[in-house]
Amino acid sequence: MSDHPSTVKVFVRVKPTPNFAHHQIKIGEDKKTIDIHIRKDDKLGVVNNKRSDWSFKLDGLLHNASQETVYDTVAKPVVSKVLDGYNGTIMCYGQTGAGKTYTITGATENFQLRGIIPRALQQVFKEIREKRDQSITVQISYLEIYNETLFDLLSTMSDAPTPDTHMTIVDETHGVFVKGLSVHLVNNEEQALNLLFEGETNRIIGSHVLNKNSSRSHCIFTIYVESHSRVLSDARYTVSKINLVDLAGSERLGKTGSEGQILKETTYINKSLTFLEQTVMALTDRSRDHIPFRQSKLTHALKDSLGGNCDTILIANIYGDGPQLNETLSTLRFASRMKCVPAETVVIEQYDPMRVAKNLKKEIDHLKHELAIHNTLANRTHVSYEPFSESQITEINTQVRRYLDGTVDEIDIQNLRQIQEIFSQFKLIVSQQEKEVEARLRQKYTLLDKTDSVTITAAQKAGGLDEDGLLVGDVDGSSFGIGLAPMSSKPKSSLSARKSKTKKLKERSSPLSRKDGDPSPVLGFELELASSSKTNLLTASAKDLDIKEAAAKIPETATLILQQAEPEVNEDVSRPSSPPSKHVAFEDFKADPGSELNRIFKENKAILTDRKNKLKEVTQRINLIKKDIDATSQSLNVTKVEREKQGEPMNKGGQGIMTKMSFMLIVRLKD
Ligand SMILES: Nc1ncnc2c1ncn2[C@@H]1O[C@H](COP(=O)(O)OP(=O)(O)OP(=O)(O)O)[C@@H](O)[C@H]1O
Repeated sequence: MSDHPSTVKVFVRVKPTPNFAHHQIKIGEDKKTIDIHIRKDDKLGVVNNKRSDWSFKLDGLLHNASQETVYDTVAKPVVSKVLDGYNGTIMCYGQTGAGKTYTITGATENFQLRGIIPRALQQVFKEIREKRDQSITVQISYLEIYNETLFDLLSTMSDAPTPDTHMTIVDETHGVFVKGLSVHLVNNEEQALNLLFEGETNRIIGSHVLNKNSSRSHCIFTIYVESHSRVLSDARYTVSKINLVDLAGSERLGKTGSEGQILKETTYINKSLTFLEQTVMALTDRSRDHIPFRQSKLTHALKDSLGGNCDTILIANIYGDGPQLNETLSTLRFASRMKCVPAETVVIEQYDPMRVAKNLKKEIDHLKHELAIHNTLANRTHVSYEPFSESQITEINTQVRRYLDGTVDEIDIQNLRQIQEIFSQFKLIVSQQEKEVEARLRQKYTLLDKTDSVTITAAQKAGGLDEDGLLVGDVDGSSFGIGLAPMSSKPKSSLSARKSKTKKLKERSSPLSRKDGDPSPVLGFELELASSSKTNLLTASAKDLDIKEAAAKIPETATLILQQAEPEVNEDVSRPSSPPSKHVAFEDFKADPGSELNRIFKENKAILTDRKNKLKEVTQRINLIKKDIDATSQSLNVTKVEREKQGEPMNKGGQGIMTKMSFMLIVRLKD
């Protein structure tokens, strides 16, 4: 195998011929180099007519090699690795008739001449029999790409989906798969070979000048392997595949004399092989972000088989005959490019969820036993770790309520599950209390939507709310002066005002902040309820609010702000009857929330006016200069015409002399 395990491996197989071109094709003694020499007078239409010698270094040269030797050298190690969870691809590339199908599938008439696919199937099932500790399943699919259309060569099998199922190539995290392509489970070599023969008979064959039975399509025979350990506690398993690819001939159009349907086929083949070549070029350039796999069906289908996490092997099939040298050279060029494509394989292990669950259950049982022993030793035999029943949950809820109202000082902790249940009962009680408080407040007050600026502005204008959006007024017209509920009257844990709000609360409730002469205080407050999606303003509609009680019930997430009343209060304050007009609303907006925007807008307007004035000045100046230039040019022209009339003065050397006037005008023009 290759000394460079990190790239695609490339082998060259030479088709045996009695007319081997010894003078033009030299195979190195190391069986890893091949030199091509084309004499300039060969007239083969070689692309670069300046060059006549080429040397290619490969991973191996198979000259006069038997089918068995080819398989053992090229395919055996890759097939073996597939059974260990690695992906593999063996691909035959070359001119029509050079031996691609012979190499991949082999000759059907003679068992000794069978190719890589039947031998691979034989090896797979032989190794499965040997791997007694693994439970391995094998599946097979056979895809054909003909004129950029996908065909399922096994669609005629009874277990295949309907033959006209539309197929598409789909990209997935771990590679590509062909949606709609039938995949068949096989239990032994015979079943697998039957699928191969079924696919072969379905292959599209086209007649051709160079090879009467030349296959005109790309074919991908895939063996999928899924391997699970027979040890049930081992949840890991591997899924891998090997693609055995028989590409269509890479010959040129002109040489094969194709026409009609064959011409169309050849055009498609050439196109897809050109795209394959472009993709290979892109893959060799490690700095490339984008590889154009989707250019053709072939490159898209081979996306996860061209290097990357795949043991990719290219077999370049060539003729040994002199007249085919031009195509041979082209095949070898492609092969040497392919050799630069990086390929770094790793096994992608997956986990069987059923086995993982089983293992975890076993582990839990084991730990439960351990815990039971531990509790017995610690004299805690009554402790249970099972999920709580309804009655046990009700009992915990009662305990928490008792703890909250002070009937018990502490709750006896038993285990983690019980602690979690205590917390969830705390949460439940708090949310119930929040709802109760909200319901009670809703009974007594009308809620204003805090985001409804129009209504709030109207309420503010009417004097019902101050600029911070707090209610300042008694809806009944008669003040209710209950003052501020002392903080000590609320349980600390149940009321936690946010810093800013608390500050506001202090300022507003302080007797020092009340102006002399203010009427008796009325109540206004803002309540933010954590449970409601919008923050609401509560406006008082009754004067008999027991604020202490309400405050005591307000959960931590709620904020209560009490405020002294402003003097001007009227009955309609809390419920503005209709929103203000657009103009009034806009003026209000400019006066308060939009004042900063208004200021910036005015400043920008002043800057713009200033710039416009400057622009005007500059434009005027430019116009004056332009006029001056025009006048100077005109004078210069007049001077020139006069000089021409009078005859141009010359110096002794016969060169023209410029007049002082002209000189002055030119200097001015330059200025
Ligand atoms: N190494 C070889 N030894 C003996 N016969 C060979 C060898 N290679 C190819 N042949 C014979 O050459 C003929 C053409 O080979 P094959 O069909 O494999 O070519 P191909 O490259 O697959 O052509 P196409 O591109 O048209 O599919 C076949 O009859 C095949 O048996």
